[in-house]
Amino acid sequence: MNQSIKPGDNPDLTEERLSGTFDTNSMAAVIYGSDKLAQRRREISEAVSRIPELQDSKPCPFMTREEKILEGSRKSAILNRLLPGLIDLDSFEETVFIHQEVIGIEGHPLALHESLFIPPIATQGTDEQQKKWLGRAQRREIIGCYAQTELGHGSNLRALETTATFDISSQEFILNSPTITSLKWWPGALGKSANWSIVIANLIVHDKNHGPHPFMVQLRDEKSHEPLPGITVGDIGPKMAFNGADNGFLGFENYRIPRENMLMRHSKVTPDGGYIRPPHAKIGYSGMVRVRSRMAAEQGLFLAHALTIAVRYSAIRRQGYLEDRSREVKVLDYQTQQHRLFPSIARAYAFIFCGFETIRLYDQLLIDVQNGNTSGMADLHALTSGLKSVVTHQTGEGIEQARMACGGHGYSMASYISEIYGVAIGGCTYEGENMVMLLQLARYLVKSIEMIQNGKSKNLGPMVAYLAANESEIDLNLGPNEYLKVFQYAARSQAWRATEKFQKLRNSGMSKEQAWNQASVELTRASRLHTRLYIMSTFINHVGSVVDQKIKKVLIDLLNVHITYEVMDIGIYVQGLLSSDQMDLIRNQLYVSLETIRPNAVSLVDSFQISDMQLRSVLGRRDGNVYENLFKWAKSCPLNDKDVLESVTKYLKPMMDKSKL
Ligand SMILES: CCCCCCCC/C=C\CCCCCCCCCCC/C=C/C(=O)SCCNC(=O)CCNC(=O)[C@H](O)C(C)(C)COP(=O)(O)OP(=O)(O)OC[C@H]1O[C@@H](n2cnc3c(N)ncnc32)[C@H](O)[C@@H]1OP(=O)(O)O
Ligand SMILES: Cc1cc2nc3c(=O)[nH]c(=O)nc-3n(C[C@H](O)[C@H](O)[C@H](O)COP(=O)(O)OP(=O)(O)OC[C@H]3O[C@@H](n4cnc5c(N)ncnc54)[C@H](O)[C@@H]3O)c2cc1C
Repeated sequence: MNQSIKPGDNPDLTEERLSGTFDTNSMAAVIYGSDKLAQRRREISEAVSRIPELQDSKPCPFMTREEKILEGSRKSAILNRLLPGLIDLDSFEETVFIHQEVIGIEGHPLALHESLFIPPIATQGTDEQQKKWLGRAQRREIIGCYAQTELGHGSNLRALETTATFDISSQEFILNSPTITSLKWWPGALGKSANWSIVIANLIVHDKNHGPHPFMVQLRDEKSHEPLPGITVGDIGPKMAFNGADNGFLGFENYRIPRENMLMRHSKVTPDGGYIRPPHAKIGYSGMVRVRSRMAAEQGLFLAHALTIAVRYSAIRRQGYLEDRSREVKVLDYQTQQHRLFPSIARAYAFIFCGFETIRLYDQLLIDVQNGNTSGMADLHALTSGLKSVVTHQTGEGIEQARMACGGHGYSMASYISEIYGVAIGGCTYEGENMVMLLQLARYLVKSIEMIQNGKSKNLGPMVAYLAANESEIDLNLGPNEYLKVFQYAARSQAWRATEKFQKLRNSGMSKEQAWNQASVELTRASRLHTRLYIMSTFINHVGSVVDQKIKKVLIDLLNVHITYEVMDIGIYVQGLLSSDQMDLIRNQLYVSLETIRPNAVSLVDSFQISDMQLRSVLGRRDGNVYENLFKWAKSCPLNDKDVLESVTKYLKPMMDKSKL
């Protein structure tokens, strides 16, 4: 049964919920990977709803940027006091969840503290360094951020300019920002809130540059919060979204930190100026891989937010007629609306399933690396590079479709979809700009094909083994695995096409870099198809592992939406494989699958179990009582505090009066 049904709800939504064929709590357990986590999310939402001081002081769209930062800080401080009684402090998921519930998605002063500041200390700091800083950070006696990107360079880490020069005589590193372009730029919470930072700077010992390394750097006085001498720091100004966060700039002028402040679990600088290399050249990049490994789940949830709003609203919005001219139809009954929304529901589920998988893979890699085995790093880097790029892009597309699916009201901030969009598409840029990351995956694909060309196919990892296969005929009556083969065909032919283009250009005498650049559009296409194949196969495997038969049935229906939509979407890449009759068959299967999933649409989004507080959307309210609340929301807009504004008395009225003369 749908657990969201309550008396007083909009009857159209109740009707939808009654038509659902499965238990939404059971589905939530599948979405969040365990009944325990799903249950904890509900309990935390419930507990938060009973604490008046944690409620929004007013709707976020009515707040200025300063008010958002103040509100985020106020709630962070209260949460810090209340957290021990509300969540399991060792659970990262519960910590992220409660902050999002209470503060929302627009960012807050501690957003990066948990995800980008503490993890590098925990994974790249020595035991002594962890003893010194980890407890303080966890107790929030200090607030941290992660300062890597510079005004002049973000994607190309080799060109970072900030230096940390070892001074043997004082046993200190001297930090400098030698140029305007070397100012750190963008780090979240740096602008006004953080007093410590992980700073990525070029390590220079005996005039030799060993490249970017992480340093633990105090930025502000712990008593006065004033910037320390030698530090220039401030906020970079308003952004497209995330305006509850104070992204900042940072410059150093001969700023000294002790030798012990370089994070030295992997690379080391000895007191006499010796440099000990890390076990893998890119181990310092592992904090980024960690964040990327979580992005599929985070983005899937952003998409889930937008879809919860759009699907619920589409069930109460009546517009136009089908057969019955006596009553307008729910817009959710239009095939175009279903085609706009249902494939995105399937993607949101698929992204979350993939996200749990990459989080698990990262956790395993972390254990391996701590035991000295770095062999899995390249695979996970390639996978998460592609996944963050495809998922963020498709999430952005899905959220924008959800907005348009809400018509005019979707454009109002009362829907909150534009804010979700702004926040989510930040992910196309942060943690590695999407094109740049697709090209990282492409390197891996090209190398894999070169292995096949060199007769070493058996050395290929399981994720790229399909590149060596030779599929030329498909029987489409067999279900998901046949669709997977279609996708493998598309990904494989594009990967070979792109590689051969690159090789041909090389063979024509072009430099490696130029040939790569001229093949790069084809290479990024190969990366996208490879990643979409991974998403599809993870979705199929995940559904296959579900035990509850009612849940499995609806997930198979959702999977059918996914596989038929995805194959139609890549039609151009499978022209050599599928006949036009087969394409027509798939198209029809897609339309049938939209109808099949229709009665469960509301229950599928209800299963994300995103509370009204977290959703912050008038259109997406659980009870579906949208119109009266839209009117209330508009009346509460600060512009309506007075009937006659100064803009009128000062300018418009005199203008009109003058025109009358
Ligand atoms: C349990 C689930 C619940 C989760 C959900 C919770 C629910 C709550 C939901 C929502 C929560 C909401 C929370 C949202 C919060 C959002 C907060 C937003 C915060 C945003 C924070 C942003 C931070 C940042 O952006 S930090 C800065 C990031 N910067 C970058 O990413 C820079 C990108 N550039 C690079 O990484 C590198 O420059 C590069 C990789 C592109 C190139 O590096 P380079 O050294 O030049 O290397 P290259 O020559 O290209 O390659 C050489 C070889 O090295 C290999 N390689 C590269 N990197 C790695 C690596 N990391 N690991 C392994 N190997 C690597 C590369 O492949 C080459 O190999 P080859 O063999 O030679 O080909
Ligand atoms: C919301 C948000 C939060 C952020 N938070 C942080 C933070 O906490 N800490 C931090 O350190 N940074 C942070 N950043 C910065 C972020 O990591 C960088 O903006 C990102 O890595 C992209 O780098 P860039 O801005 O230099 O883009 P650029 O590299 O300048 O990209 C511009 C264009 O050039 C293209 N391009 C660049 N290189 C190549 C290439 N080799 N081949 C092909 N095309 C290329 C890109 O595809 C893009 O189209 C944040 C950014 C945002 C938007």
